[in-house]
Amino acid sequence: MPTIGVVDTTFARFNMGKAAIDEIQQNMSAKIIRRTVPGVKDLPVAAKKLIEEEGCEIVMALGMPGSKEQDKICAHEASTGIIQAQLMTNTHIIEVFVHEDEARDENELVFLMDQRSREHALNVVKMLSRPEKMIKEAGTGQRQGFEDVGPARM
Ligand SMILES: Cc1nc2c(=O)[nH]c(=O)nc-2n(C[C@H](O)[C@H](O)[C@H](O)CO)c1C
Repeated sequence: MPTIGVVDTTFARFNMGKAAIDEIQQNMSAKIIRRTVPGVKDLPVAAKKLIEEEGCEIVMALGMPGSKEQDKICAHEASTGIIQAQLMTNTHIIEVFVHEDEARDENELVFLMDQRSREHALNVVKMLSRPEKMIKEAGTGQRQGFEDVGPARM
């Protein structure tokens, strides 16, 4: 049984970790270790610790960058840290960010945060247990949250 790490934030306006865990549990048997940190910049080290200290084979890092300029800078720094943690540990950390201003209103924000968390959880399930399914989806214009855009046509 694989061990999956899930780390989310208190800054986010929706319980992304709960949605991701619910989706994983509906689709595979796994040991799930969850952590919650204040904000996105705290995700990289939390994910690295889940890999190195708890033996997680893959980690989901979920967060919500706010709509202000300093939030966007913060999100970029967090992303860079997450990539660095992946390279340091040779392990996938699936970044699941929903930018607050992607949504038109609070209803859409909740929908998007739930849906993106769940769809990336399904990606994690596929990456761990059915990598051939990911290969089948190569180039198909998948999007997590909003509708898939589909493949480009000539
Ligand atoms: C400006 C800012 N913006 C965000 C954000 O948009 N989303 C988020 O999750 N966290 C933000 N934070 C908090 C930092 O990520 C971090 O939690 C603190 O700097 C403490 O390390 C900060 C400081």
